[in-house]
Order: sequence, then structure tokens, then C-alpha cells
Amino acid sequence: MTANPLLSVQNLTIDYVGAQSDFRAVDDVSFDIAPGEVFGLAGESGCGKSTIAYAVNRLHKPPALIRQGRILFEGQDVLDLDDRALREFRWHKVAMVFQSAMNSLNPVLRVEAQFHDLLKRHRGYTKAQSRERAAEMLRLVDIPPERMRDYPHQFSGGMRQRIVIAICMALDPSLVVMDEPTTALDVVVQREILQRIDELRRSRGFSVLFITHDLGLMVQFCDRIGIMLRGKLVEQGPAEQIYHRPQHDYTQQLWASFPSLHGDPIKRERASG
Ligand SMILES: Nc1ncnc2c1ncn2[C@@H]1O[C@H](COP(=O)(O)OP(=O)(O)OP(=O)(O)O)[C@@H](O)[C@H]1O
Repeated sequence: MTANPLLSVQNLTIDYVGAQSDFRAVDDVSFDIAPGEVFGLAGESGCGKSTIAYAVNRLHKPPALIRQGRILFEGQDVLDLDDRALREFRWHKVAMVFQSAMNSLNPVLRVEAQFHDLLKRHRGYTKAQSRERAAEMLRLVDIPPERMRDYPHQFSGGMRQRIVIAICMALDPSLVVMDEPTTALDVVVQREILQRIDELRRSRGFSVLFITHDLGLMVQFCDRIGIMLRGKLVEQGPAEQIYHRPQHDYTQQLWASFPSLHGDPIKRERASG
């Protein structure tokens, strides 16, 4: 396990409780994420990746029930936080970007108002302070700051997703949970966005829990990868090792079913950055 991890998920077990029987979606899963590290969860649809992502942010709701385990963030169990501490934890400590995040922008509010909502609530910012912070964050994701006066429908899907990422970064979280953050976008835009996130990660030092179906992106973007199969984490290790020397039969099958990868652009740039 990692020395002084930012996040330590320990023996996490989550059931979806049904009238007749329970379904075990996450079965005794443990992994750590170090400060600044990108950890990826891979595995077939339905293996429990999103259930873990929601639980880490304590966004799981009935019928999901945590049967056992701990989710330690900076040593404190997220499952023990009271409402006030939870409000502080979300956004400040952990931010979440979903596949459909670009649709989570409020269609009737200008982008600047969406920044202000968050910054006023969490930091007590005035409109002028929020505008300044919004400009800084939009620049980071290559959106001209003057466009903060626009409404969400005036942007492309890729730009809206970048705006959501900028809003998520506005409070400087130490962990960003990304569940299929670019799946709805075309391949070129996906790559651009991940490249940007990777640059931001290096400059701002946050960690990422990254979930995707796309094993190519997974290998290129992650430092370490965990492979899930029917709720269990069957293998975890450095991305290179999981890709080149998988130990578990299922991991070998996953790669075998995936077209061979050419090059390693995100990692290459990271190494030279
Ligand atoms: N609200 C729910 N009630 C009952 N079962 C659920 C519920 N949500 C998810 N499940 C089941 O829990 C299992 C894990 O789902 P989860 O969404 O975590 O998987 P996943 O690996 O993220 O899949 P995908 O890659 O398709 O998003 C699945 O079998 C799913 O059908």
C-alpha cells in the first residue's frame, strides 16, 4: 500500500438492497491513491466502478448500502462525516466529473453565475471576486474568459465539459473523481481534454480517480490501474506492469480484446514536462 495516501479505500463492500435479495456490487475492495497520482479503475460494464466513485464522494444513495469498509481521506473516514463536514469535504477536497457533466450546467444561467453560485456558497466571494476566479479557471481550460457572459447552449459539448472541469477546479480540490469524463465526446476532443487535465494535475498537484471503458486512454493517462471483475478488484499495479505483464487471467483477456496501443502520447509529454 502507499505511504501516506491521500485516499485509502479499505475492504469496501457495497450491496444494492432488493426486496427479495441483495446484489453485491462491490466486494471487499481496497486501494490507495497517493497525492498527485492518477489511479484508474477498469473492468467490464457493471463491475462496480461507478458505485465506488459515488461512495468515495459519499453520493451513494439507497438501495446502495455500505456493508463494510472504510474510505479514508487524509486519514479521516468519509463515512463518519456529519452534514457540515460533508459539505466542506465535497468540492473543497473532492470534486466529481461525470460523463454527463456537461449537461449538469444550468441552462438558464450564464457561466459566470454558475461559478459565482459555487464560490459564494463555499468561499463567500463577491461577484467581482467570483468573476476574477472564473476568468483564471477558464483560461486554464483554454476558454476565453470573456465568454463567461455566455449561456451553456452557446458552447460545444467539449467546451461545456471543459467549463465543468474549470468549475470543479475552482475550489482547488485535492482529489478529482472522473467517471467516464470524456465518453460522450469525439476522440480528438477526448484526447485534448485529458491532455489539459494532465497538465493541470501536474501544475496544481491534485490526484485523480479515473474511470473509463477505454483501456487505451486508461493506460496512457494513469500511473496505476486497478482491474475489477464482478465487484472484486482482482489486480492492481503500475500502468506499465498491468499492461505489459498482467498477472490475472481476466486482465490478459481484457487486453486481448482490446486493439493494440500505438505510442504513449500523454505519458510521453508528462515525462518531458
Ligand atoms: N440503483 C441500483 N439498484 C440495483 N442495482 C444497481 C443499481 N445501480 C447499479 N446497480 C448494479 O450494480 C452493479 C455495479 O454497477 P456500476 O454502475 O457500479 O458498474 P460500472 O462498472 O460503473 O458499470 P458501467 O461501466 O456500465 O458504468 C451493476 O450490476 C448494476 O446493475
